[in-house]
Amino acid sequence: MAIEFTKYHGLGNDFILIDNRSSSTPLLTPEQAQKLCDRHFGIGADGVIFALPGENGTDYTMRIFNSDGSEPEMCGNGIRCLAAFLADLEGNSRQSDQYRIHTLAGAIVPQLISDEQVKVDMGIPKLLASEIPTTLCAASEKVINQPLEVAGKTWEVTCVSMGNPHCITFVEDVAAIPLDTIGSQFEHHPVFPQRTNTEFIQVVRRDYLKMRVWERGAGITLACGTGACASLVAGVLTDRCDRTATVELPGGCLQIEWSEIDQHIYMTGPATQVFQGRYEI
Ligand SMILES: N[C@@H](CCC[C@H](N)C(=O)O)C(=O)O
Repeated sequence: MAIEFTKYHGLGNDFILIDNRSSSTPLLTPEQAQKLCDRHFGIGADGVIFALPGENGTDYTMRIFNSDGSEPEMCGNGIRCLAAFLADLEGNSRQSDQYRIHTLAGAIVPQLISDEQVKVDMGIPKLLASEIPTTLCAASEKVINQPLEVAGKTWEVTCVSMGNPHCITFVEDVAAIPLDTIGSQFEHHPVFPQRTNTEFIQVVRRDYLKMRVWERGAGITLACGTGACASLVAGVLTDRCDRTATVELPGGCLQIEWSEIDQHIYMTGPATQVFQGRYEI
């Protein structure tokens, strides 16, 4: 069997997009997606995204498999790529299209605001321990500046769910963090029953954060949209940053706003097509 795909990236967080509009079941299994993501034996990507028919009154549904085959609830960079993919599939100009997308984290609304930029209404962040989920504190409490033992050190972490779990640590210098050795220990820590994405943040100014990320199911990536949103929320909760800030990632910058009006998070950043192809499964 052969499958048509288009490769996109959002700040170097890269995805294989599949046109799945004719069926509500992903055209690939998690194991096949894992093979496609392999950077040596496959196409190479951080995840595979399927554009399926809408559910619950939405225009489309997004399903995504991480490069390890696990299925996350949401993906911020991925949903910008999906919006660009849908506009390209529909032959629309990228000036003003807006889609309501069903995800496992609820309805998310990306809007194409120019040829390159997509602004996404990411919804309201969840803050209670039971919603992350984590056992770091009581189920009905917020997880703010909690001590967590990892790799023989106590880290002060704040946890936020953007539909998917994030564990955020503020540090003096993100470049000094040995992400390749400690990232996986955070991800698999027993206090996170569904594993976690892990962000390290350096506050450059109240409106400018530097971030490095270890993603659940993908490891070190060049950018993470939900992670940037969760990190801004953690910065506001701990009074380290403003409600609007630039988040600089290894792959480039995202603009994040936590609206005081509707409490939704708005993320703006690029979505770029790389190439199209056909893959023999
Ligand atoms: N890169 C994504 C997040 C993808 C999902 C994540 N690995 C998880 O398992 O939660 C983003 O841009 O948000």
